[in-house]
Amino acid sequence: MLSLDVKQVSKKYDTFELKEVSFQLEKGYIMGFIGANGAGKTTTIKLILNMIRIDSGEVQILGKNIAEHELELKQIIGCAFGDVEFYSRSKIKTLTDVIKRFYKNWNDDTYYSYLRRFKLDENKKISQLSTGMKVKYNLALALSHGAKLLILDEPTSGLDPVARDNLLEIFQELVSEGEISILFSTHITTDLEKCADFITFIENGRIVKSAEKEEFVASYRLLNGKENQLNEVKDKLISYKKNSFGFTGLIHAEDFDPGLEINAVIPSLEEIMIYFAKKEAMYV
Ligand SMILES: Nc1ncnc2c1ncn2[C@@H]1O[C@H](COP(=O)(O)OP(=O)(O)OP(=O)(O)O)[C@@H](O)[C@H]1O
Repeated sequence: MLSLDVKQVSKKYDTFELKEVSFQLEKGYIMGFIGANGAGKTTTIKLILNMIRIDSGEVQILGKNIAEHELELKQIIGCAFGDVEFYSRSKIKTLTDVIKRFYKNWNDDTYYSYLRRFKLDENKKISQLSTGMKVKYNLALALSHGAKLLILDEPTSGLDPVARDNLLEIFQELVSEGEISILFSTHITTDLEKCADFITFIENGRIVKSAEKEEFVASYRLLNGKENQLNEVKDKLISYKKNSFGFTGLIHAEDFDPGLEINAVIPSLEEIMIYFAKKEAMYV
């Protein structure tokens, strides 16, 4: 069953357009949402959550249209925005008492078990929480109201490597029973290499590709060639860099002729992002 189905969603701002964005997330999986600064990740997330109005297209969550069933669906969605400072002078306890009233399926036992697990003291003020603790607090809230879809905007940014790893383990554990799905945006591609099942890559408001992680990277090749070989592939490269040995460049796997004697490897997510960004710079 699909947890999230984004269907041809478009949104136009004065200087930016999100164009016919489509991707699907199966129940029980983690999807990483990647793209350069300003590519449209946060805008897409806000459209999914019905925080801004869609110009055309549709978002379905567990088979229901978010615009038509917002109140009902918000009961089963948990979200966290990495950089939002909310009610920072309140204590955790005070804030939770307000928030929990919105949720029909709120479970105090679950809540306190997550507070213990995440080592969160409910008498602490929000302003006293570290970035990682804030993300964990948001997760504790979401899980205590029975969220089935977690939508997280850069939840790992600002965390040290240990805290990130700890959070990624929690994500994997959450989806392991097949009931919860997670969509999270990030710039930290190594996080996705560790824990994402699917990758959706957005560039300039358009989805470049959305696929299972291994399939995603395997659809590209990173070429390492000599200077005189560049002309053999130049037209088909997404972008390339020259170096003292020759060149390195990214190409769609289907565009690469293995008969050419150019060294070709499957790139990392980071290399894919870098070469796509370089394409922008080369052709602007
Ligand atoms: N309310 C708005 N009105 C006009 N333009 C907007 C509005 N909100 C966002 N934009 C523009 O839409 C573009 C995409 O922004 P968005 O925040 O979705 O990118 P992002 O991929 O999340 O970037 P980042 O990684 O930097 O957070 C940007 O050019 C931004 O300036």
